[in-house]
Parts: sequence; C-alpha cells; structure tokens
Amino acid sequence: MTLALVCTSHSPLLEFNDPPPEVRTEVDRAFAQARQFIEDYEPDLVVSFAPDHYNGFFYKLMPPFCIGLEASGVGDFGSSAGPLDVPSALAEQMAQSVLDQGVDIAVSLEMEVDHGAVQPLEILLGGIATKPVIPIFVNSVAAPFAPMKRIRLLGEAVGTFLKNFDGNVLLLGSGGLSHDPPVPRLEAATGEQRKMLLGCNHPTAAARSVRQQRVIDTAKAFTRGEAGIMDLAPEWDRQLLDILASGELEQLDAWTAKEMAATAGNSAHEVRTWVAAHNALKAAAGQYTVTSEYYRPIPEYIAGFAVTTAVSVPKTAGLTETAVAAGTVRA
Ligand SMILES: O=C(O)/C=C/c1cccc(O)c1O
Ligand SMILES: [Fe+2]
Repeated sequence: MTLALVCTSHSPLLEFNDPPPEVRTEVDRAFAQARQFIEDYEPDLVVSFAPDHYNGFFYKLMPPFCIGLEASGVGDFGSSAGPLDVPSALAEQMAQSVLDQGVDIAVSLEMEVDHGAVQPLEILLGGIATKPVIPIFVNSVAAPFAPMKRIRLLGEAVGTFLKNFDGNVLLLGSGGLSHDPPVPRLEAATGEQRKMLLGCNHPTAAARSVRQQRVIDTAKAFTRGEAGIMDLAPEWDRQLLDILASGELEQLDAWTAKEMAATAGNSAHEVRTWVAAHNALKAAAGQYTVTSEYYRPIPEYIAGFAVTTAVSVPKTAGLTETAVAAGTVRA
C-alpha cells in the first residue's frame, strides 16, 4: 500500500465565467501538474472526500458523513451524469471499519453526487468511471456541522482502513477554500427553497437552470465588487494551507463552524474534505510531504482557489514541482 493525495477547489463556474487569461492559464497549469502527478502515481483505487450542494443529500435526512456503496453523478452545471465505478464490497468493508473505529457513518446504495465530487474526477482522472472510486460525502453546506475533530477522526479511520489495501490509493479532497456562493441556506430559505432543501422534489431541469444562472450572475457581480456575498479570505486560506502542510492537523480541532463561516464564508466548510483527506494520508502513512501547491483567490470562480499534491514518503525534500507563476509557492 502506498498513498498519494490531491486536494483541489472546485467551482461550477470553471465552465461559465472566465477570469483573466493569465489566471486561467495558471489554473490549467495547476490542474495539468496534478494530472501528471496522478498519472505517474498510477492509482489502483481513488477515495474521494467531497461535499454535496443539495443535489444528492437533503434535510429530509442529512448525515454528517456517508460512504457510497454505489453512486452516480446527477449532472448539475453540465457535470457528468451516470454511474461511478464503485468497488461496492470494498466500500462496505471501509464503512464497517470506520464504524468499528468509533466514527458513525451512513452508507448509500444509491448515492447521488454533484459537481463537488464529479468535477475533480473529470478534471484529474478524465471521467467519473475511469478508476475505481469510493465516494465519501462530507456534509459541508447544511448546518449543523460535525466538529472539526470528528472530521479529522473520520480521515484517521479511513486511513487506518486503507493501511491494509494492497495497491496504490489516491486520496482526493474537493472544495473550498474560503467562499460564500449563493447556495440556499435553511435559515434564510423561502418556502420554495425550503422544499428544495428538504428534498421534497428532486430538482427539475428548469429549477437547476434557474439556480445555475443565479450562481453565474452572482459571480459576475462579485467580480465587479457588487455581490452581496462575503469576500474571499486569503489570510484564512493561507493559514489553513500552512496547517495542512505542517501535518499538525489537531490544530484544526479548535476551529468552530461558526467562526469558519464568519471568517471565510458559508461554503468554507468544504475544507472539511481537505482535512479528512490529509488525515487519512497521515494515519495510513505516518507522515506526508506536500509536493506542490497552487493558490490564488479567484472571484470569477467565487473561490479561494487551491490545488495541492502530497505523498506518503519520509520528509527528505521540500517541493518537487514548481507551482504556477504568481500562485503561492511553498518553499
Ligand atoms: O451549487 C451551487 O449552487 C453553487 C456552487 C458553487 C459555486 C462556487 C464555488 C463552489 O465551490 C460551489 O460549489
Ligand atoms: Fe462547492
């Protein structure tokens, strides 16, 4: 067993709202670098920690975590629809192991995943069914939220299970960093939105299209400095990336959901997927080294946008790859 990790922000706006060309080039280069990292690593199994945005998980029954024993993409924002290649028996063993280790987790035989899980698979692996994938949903938009310590322990339990896997495992974390896109929230929901959040009716194509346009319009206004959403928080993002790179993930146990949202936006909770993925790597391997990092706050994507790679090897060297010009490079 060896492990490698790629964590990446996602944004449905990647396909709908371009930043200046030099920024798009940076992002494309960061993705290309991560793709090459994965190609060189040749994973036998992908374990994906990802959020959902009320496309597969709803308040009718909202678990903090869920492992998909079978899963399919819903196709929101033009992302791929259809089945993922989930190794069901292995996913069930993982769920049992995580439960045995004291972390309560749900399972789904019909998990639906949206752009949060699908976009990294498309961009980094060329599609949703090119590799066996175990999808792990981490609730990151629907309050109340699990404490950060539980997120760390979820990652630890998954990593401990993976120690016995015979093959190369790629851990993916998807989302964040700081951002506050207009995802409806229960506390401010209209009657119709409340029904949507509850999952009373699965979103129709028309409803998806209205929601999509709202996000695009908000991103354009945000770029002009006119949207009523929270600013990106590069200092918070920097602090998080530094803690993740240090491996001292216990530091994050003290972060509260309230403070995270107040400082970095309501969808900053998506960084929970990064924390779980990093701690899975740490639990399975003992220690890890971050091998590349790209970061830039990109208003056009409504995201403090980051892409990092890490490997489970002794800390003998610093970065092996150069991050993208004008993005932050860890020395
Ligand atoms: O699903 C939505 O309505 C919004 C999605 C979104 C927008 C910007 C950044 C993200 O991480 C998102 O998930
Ligand atoms: Fe998201």
